[in-house]
Amino acid sequence: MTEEKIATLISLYEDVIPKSRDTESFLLEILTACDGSVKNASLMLNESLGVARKVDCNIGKRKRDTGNSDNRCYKVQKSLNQFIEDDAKKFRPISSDRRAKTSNRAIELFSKEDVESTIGYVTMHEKALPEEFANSLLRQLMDDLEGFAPYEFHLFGNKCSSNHTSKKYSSDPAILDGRDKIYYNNRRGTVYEYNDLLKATQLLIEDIVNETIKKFKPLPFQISSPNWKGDVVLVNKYGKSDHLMWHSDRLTSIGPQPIVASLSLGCVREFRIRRCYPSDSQIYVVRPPHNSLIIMHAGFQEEYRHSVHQQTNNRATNLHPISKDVRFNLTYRDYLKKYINNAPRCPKCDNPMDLRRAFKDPERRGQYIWQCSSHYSGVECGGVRLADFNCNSLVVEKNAGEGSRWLADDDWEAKEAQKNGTELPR
Ligand SMILES: O=C(O)CCC(=O)C(=O)O
Ligand SMILES: [Fe+2]
Repeated sequence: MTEEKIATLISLYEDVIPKSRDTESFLLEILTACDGSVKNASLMLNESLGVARKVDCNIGKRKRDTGNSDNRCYKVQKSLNQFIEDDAKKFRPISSDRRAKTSNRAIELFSKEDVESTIGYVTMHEKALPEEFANSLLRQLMDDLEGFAPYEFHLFGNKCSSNHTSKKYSSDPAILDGRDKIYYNNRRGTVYEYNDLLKATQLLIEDIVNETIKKFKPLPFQISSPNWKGDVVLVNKYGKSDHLMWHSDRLTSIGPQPIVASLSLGCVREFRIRRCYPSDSQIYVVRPPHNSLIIMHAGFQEEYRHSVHQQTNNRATNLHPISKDVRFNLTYRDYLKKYINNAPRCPKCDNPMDLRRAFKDPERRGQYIWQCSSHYSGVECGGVRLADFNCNSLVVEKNAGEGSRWLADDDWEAKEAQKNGTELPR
């Protein structure tokens, strides 16, 4: 049945999703995120790819949208606020529930104010670095050809690789010499040492982040100012046909409610954001300009997913004077010793475990869990443990309470569903 559903999606999107060994696992992930509904998976793909394909309710039969509209054109709704100069007259979100879907199209957010008032747990900082400094960093990255590699992982037993390349740098001696092992999807890549420019960038980014987080009330598990460090950076390099699938950053080594600072350099690409739930949540588009910083604050990885959208046109106007059609993104994360060194191993198969927060079922939403990472290598053992961040072992010991949980302030659905259940910690 699943194979048939995937075949339906493949045939429906064969001209927009290039067929590769990753296509099936990519579609399987989308299908799983949509609880097996081909119709919802297709709606999600339409939104992501900017097309309007219709799937027949009878699996296997497919029907293309044959209206007059161009099937492949981008369907991005522009935020009305871009046309309104007077701040007082700009539209404010009507509902405090940011989950509410207001358009079937992806909605583009143009200004810092639009981004920050529409998306939770995000701030945007334009001209983040001194201009010449940012340009030098971009030039240096363009010249750095060593060590950028596609990122490989296993999804449901299939080997997949992203089509963009990336390279990890750090200034932490223990990470560099391998005493502190940082994993991403059960895999440790080479970590390169920060050069002078990257070291200086670390300090500038740390200042912006620590100054910004001072202004917000910290969430229960987050790092507070001035302690956030940017001593590990993942540099992502996107050529014109590269993209990055929907995901939330793994919490395993950066802990719950992490702060991730994401610096864009070079060509402007679409950064897309949507709530993790429901599966057809509203998609928003942000186009971070060269030298802008998006801070994904505590709570963002738990509540939202993000992606770098596939670019289908390459207008000359979008080329950057230094990097042409190439975009770099530097994502700074604070890898925490507590999680690097104490993350539990699977009680069933002894593999490392991955930290996640349950969100699908409103009755269980908020609970942090450790899940065996063996499925990335194609073997599923199903090992799970409840997380407890107050315990050295980071897991709930036998009969020792409920573990660590967190719900978003505006998550009325889960609050209602859990009214008669366990008390959440403050
Ligand atoms: O390139 C971007 O803007 C996002 C990169 C990202 O999401 C990641 O490295 O996890
Ligand atoms: Fe990410």
